[in-house]
Amino acid sequence: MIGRLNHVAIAVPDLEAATIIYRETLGAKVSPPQDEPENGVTVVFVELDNTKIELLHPLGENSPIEGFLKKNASGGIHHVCYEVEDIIAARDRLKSKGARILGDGEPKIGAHKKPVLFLHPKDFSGTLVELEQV
Ligand SMILES: C[C@H](C(=O)O)C(=O)SCCNC(=O)CCNC(=O)[C@H](O)C(C)(C)COP(=O)(O)OP(=O)(O)OC[C@H]1O[C@@H](n2cnc3c(N)ncnc32)[C@H](O)[C@@H]1OP(=O)(O)O
Ligand SMILES: [Co+2]
Repeated sequence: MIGRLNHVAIAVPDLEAATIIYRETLGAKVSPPQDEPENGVTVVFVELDNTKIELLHPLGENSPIEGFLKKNASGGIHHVCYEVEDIIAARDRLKSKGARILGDGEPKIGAHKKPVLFLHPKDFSGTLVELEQV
């Protein structure tokens, strides 16, 4: 069911510092920061040949990455995003297998303007999983 790895997201306490590490130290192509108020994050995209890295920083009240950064003060890998062809079919299959869909269970529009859903990390080997319909 899952297809390509769309991105790996890293929560960072200092977006500017993380941007410099990826642009200057690692020599990657890095975007300007983009605010995603609907998702409670500011995102910097790192473009790699075969996938993307997203550097995430909390935006606004009750950001979903606030708690994670409290527990991981230097930052850390926050989630992986897999592509699916049909997000509703994927959701219904996962629900029927007992996986917990986060939020209200309805897809939201993600940073790439495509529908996304998140799956509970406790149901996926301790890793928060995002699905994106491509
Ligand atoms: C825009 C963009 C895009 O790509 O389009 C995005 O991705 S936006 C990305 C940001 N959006 C999201 O993350 C939306 C979905 N996330 C959520 O609904 C929530 O963050 C959540 C339910 C995963 C976690 O909620 P919370 O912060 O209140 O955490 P809790 O403290 O209750 O966590 C419950 C247990 O899950 C663990 N836990 C929490 N977050 C993570 C994580 N990222 N990876 C692995 N484990 C995690 C905690 O350590 C804890 O384990 P223990 O009990 O053992 O200590
Ligand atoms: Co993401």
